[in-house]
Amino acid sequence: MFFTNVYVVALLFAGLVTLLYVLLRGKYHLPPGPHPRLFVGNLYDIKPVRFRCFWEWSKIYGPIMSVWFGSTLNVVVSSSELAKEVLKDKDQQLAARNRTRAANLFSRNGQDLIWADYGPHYVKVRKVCTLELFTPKRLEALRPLREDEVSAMVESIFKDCGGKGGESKAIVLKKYLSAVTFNNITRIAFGKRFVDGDGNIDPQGVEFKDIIAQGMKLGACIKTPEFIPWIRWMFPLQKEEFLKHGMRRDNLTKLIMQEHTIARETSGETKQHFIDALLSLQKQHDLTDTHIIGLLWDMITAGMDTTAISVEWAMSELVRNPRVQQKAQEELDRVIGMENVAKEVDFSKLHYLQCVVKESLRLHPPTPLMLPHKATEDVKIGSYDVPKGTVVHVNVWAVARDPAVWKDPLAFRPERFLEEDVDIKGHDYRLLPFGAGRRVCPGAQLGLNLVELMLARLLHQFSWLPPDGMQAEDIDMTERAGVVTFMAKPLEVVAQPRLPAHLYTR
Ligand code: HEM
Repeated sequence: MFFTNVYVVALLFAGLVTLLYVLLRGKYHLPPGPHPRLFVGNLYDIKPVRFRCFWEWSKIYGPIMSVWFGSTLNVVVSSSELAKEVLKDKDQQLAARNRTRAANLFSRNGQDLIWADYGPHYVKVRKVCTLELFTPKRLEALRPLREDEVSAMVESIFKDCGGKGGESKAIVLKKYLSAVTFNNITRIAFGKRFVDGDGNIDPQGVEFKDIIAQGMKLGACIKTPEFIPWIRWMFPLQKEEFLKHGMRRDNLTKLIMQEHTIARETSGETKQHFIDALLSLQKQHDLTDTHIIGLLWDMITAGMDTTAISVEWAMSELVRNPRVQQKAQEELDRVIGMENVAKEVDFSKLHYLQCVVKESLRLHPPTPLMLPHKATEDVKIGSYDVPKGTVVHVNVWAVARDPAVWKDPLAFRPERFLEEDVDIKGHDYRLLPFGAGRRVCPGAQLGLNLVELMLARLLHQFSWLPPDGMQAEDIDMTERAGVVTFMAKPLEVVAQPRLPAHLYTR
């Protein structure tokens, strides 16, 4: 009897979904796309590495496509003109977010920045980010901290690779990149270094890392039901788990907030870390504790893996392209010399290195589909209708490989940026690793500084080779599926120190 009822209900909904497709297709002139199946739309035709799959499909259906995630219409654009339309001309109508149930719980219905819909709350917290957190003055004040962390990374690679004239053991670079970005972001945002000089993590740090890991586990459990709302009742979220997780996050953050408040009151000095800035500006900007906690954790979510991944992909390209590696090193040797280490103040003279960063972010943007936007009203993109509620993706990975706008697009050739100066922070719609428009990454400059500094120090202080017995061209450049694109197989490399040994201590 139960199964008969379920069967009837399922059939009824199948009918409704079919009706929805038919009605939408009838009422609107939707972009073309693969034929949707009953219930699931195109969900099971999408390959795990989505941006590659959408790129393949764009060759069949064109630069604007409809893709049905269950009963949710998604529109994917893959050309620079259409990217401009989404992120500039129609930016305001397309600046909302599509929150899954998990994102809703994590962000307390969008009370942070990443998951906030476009509206008064978003405008308020975005203003705090622009005017208070990511200002050139604050970034400059936090510079010594970034340089210190990158020195710690170099020291630990030097020790592990066998030192100068050592045996040249291969190392897994991701381990060092994850550590440096974790320490950097926790220090910048929370004013905390949870790890001591020997790499031992304190109890607060253990709790912090556990909260991140648990958050990732909870976030990963969402699958098909997110896209087919009417089957969600069969897949309830473990709400208690989310609540417990939220509470742990709040408790730890409030404790750290308290520590900062006491230190500020005792010393009378406000530090430059984001947490101090937010606490001292809390009243002025009408921020609740929930807003502050949301903002601080957004920095971890958005700022940690993105920077580590950017450097890992860049280093893979540099090992595969010894000519580029050598040219970057020649520039570093000329500008910095062999008796100094690179600092951020040297950036303006490291033109080729800046091109290497751009070229790597062109071919390997860490978020190839950015973060999806959502239409808050009916809007036209190209000659097609995009109904209110549609989720819109810009395939920045595909745009950056489009032969219509890039010469020899698949080649790793940083020189292209010496020949033509292309903006990377959202003003040139051919190159959009940070997005563009209202929702452009607020941490773009900080991210660039971190990536450039890590690359400058890694390249100046070491030569990088594939492990013994492996050819450079055999490095596996496959991407792992996910919103943020890690290398499927973490890069293993041999690091050979190039400078005098005393330059490798923190
Ligand atoms: C190489 C490093 C980075 C890359 C490639 C990157 C890229 C992006 C992209 C593509 C978006 C989405 C834009 C959109 O929705 O249209 C974004 C959003 C965001 N990023 Fe970054 N990011 C990086 C580093 C950082 C850092 C270091 C921070 C802060 C510490 C940060 C904080 C944020 C925040 C808070 C958002 C949400 C903005 C919003 O929804 O309005 N990012 N980032």
